Amino acid sequence: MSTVTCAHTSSLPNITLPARPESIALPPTQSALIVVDMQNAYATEGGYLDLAGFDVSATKPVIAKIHQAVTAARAAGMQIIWFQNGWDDQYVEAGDAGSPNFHKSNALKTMRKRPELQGTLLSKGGWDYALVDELVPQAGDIVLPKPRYSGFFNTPLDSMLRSRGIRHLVFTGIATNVCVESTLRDGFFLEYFGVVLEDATYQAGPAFAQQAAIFNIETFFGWVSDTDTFCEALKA
Ligand SMILES: NC(=O)N/C=C\C(=O)O
Repeated sequence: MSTVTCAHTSSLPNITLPARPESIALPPTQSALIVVDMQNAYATEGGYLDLAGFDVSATKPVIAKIHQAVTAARAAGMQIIWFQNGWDDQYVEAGDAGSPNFHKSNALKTMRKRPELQGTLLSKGGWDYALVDELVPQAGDIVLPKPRYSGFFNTPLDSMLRSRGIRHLVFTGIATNVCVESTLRDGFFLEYFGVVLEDATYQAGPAFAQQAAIFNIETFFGWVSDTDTFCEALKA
């Protein structure tokens, strides 16, 4: 089976990651592992998604897979980037009624429906905004706040990646069908090669949302692999 290799990285020390629809070359020094929004909001009962009516009861194995992927990527010298989704405690960054985000964000909608929650969901500095206890950034990692679903929008992500020569993005985190897919798609348009580790992601919504996101990524925007395969490939 063929392997996709970026023409500009073919001379670098490389690993080949078995993936769908085909294997893809990943030079560790030109790759980043991105952990999308592993905050209490998205992965812990009592957080935003749970309060808004989404099922987060199956996120513990996903947290364990992310921990495994981060440990292996760090050992291989890959840059680790942690996204944190949210806004200032006055929600100025969230946008007012002139922003679609004001109308579509289920966090903002939940707080309008339940005013006693106002100021708690996805608010910088709060428990909901914090990363889950099991996942702790280390020195050398990048922690990147983002105000919208895509990590490329109104953040320095693109320049941080470019200045480090990074062209390959390995995605983990929640939610596959929202912030993971949004960022991977934007990366595709900016000429980044995006791979998602399927079992280190989880959807917001029914299981078909995960299947559809994975189908889209595999078919149109990137590649799909899993955590054990990624770790094995890095060891090799
Ligand atoms: N991190 C995400 O994928 N977020 C999804 C929904 C939201 O933030 O409202």
